[in-house]
Amino acid sequence: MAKDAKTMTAPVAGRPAEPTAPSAPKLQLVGITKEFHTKRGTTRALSDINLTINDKEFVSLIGRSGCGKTTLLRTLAGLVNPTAGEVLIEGRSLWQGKHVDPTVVDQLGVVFQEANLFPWYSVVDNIALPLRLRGVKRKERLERACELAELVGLKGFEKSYPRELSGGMRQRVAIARALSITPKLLLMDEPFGALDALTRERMNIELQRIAAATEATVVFVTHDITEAVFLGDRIVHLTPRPGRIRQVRSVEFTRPRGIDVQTEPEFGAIVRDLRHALDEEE
Ligand SMILES: Nc1ncnc2c1ncn2[C@@H]1O[C@H](COP(=O)(O)OP(=O)(O)OP(=O)(O)O)[C@@H](O)[C@H]1O
Repeated sequence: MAKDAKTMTAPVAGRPAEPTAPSAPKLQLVGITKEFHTKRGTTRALSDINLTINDKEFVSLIGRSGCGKTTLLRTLAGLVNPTAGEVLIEGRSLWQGKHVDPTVVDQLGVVFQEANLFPWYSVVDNIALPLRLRGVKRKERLERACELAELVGLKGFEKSYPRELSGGMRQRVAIARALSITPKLLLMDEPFGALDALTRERMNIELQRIAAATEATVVFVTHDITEAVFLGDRIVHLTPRPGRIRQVRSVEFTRPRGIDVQTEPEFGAIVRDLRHALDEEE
């Protein structure tokens, strides 16, 4: 079972912070196992995953292709029901047998690799959609959508349509849409996987700022080890067949982290260690 990391405080740029008592768990995964049954047989995608994530923590999930990252994230999002185990969000069960508790799932924000925007809706209407579905009045939801457009760096593009935006801008809309309901937990599956390297780097900086501004607790799936270490308070490394937690690594650089942190020897050492661990699985 993964051990929980220390919670950090007292930001002093570039230096490890002092450990403090951990805050209340936001998310608890208890013995999560997932088997897929198909005509070709049974795949055990996840096996006995135990993890506690604290309030405002940013946790990156990494691992080789097929190790179960997406399955785990979709289980947390209420999209894949676990074969065994429990997902607790602020102590409440997400899954009740095969069904999700809608009041729990309603408090989650999810961002996928594709922005999945409605092409016939403007930026603000896309951002405001979850509020509309929850019956929030037009004036209120558009005010909130405009605030979020500004937060994600889309001020001036509120009335634009998705076809008029770059890939990075579309992902900003998807992030703002996920944030519109002020989620208790933000779940992100390779949100920047389709972006070019420079845009991705900029989005990493932006995401850090957005997470801090909204005090979001984030679970972030990525293939990119540098991205995982740059963003994560902890990195959870999953190994495949069946998907298990191999290690949980703390990253003790204080926030906000500038891109220069990537040149720190300790940053390089963490990336190298993780890469070696992944290479060993070849
Ligand atoms: N709906 C499904 N039906 C059957 N098997 C599935 C299904 N979804 C996932 N799997 C299997 O579960 C395992 C984990 O898949 P998953 O997509 O979670 O991995 P991943 O780590 O996200 O991979 P990648 O990095 O390539 O996206 C794989 O062996 C996959 O074939």
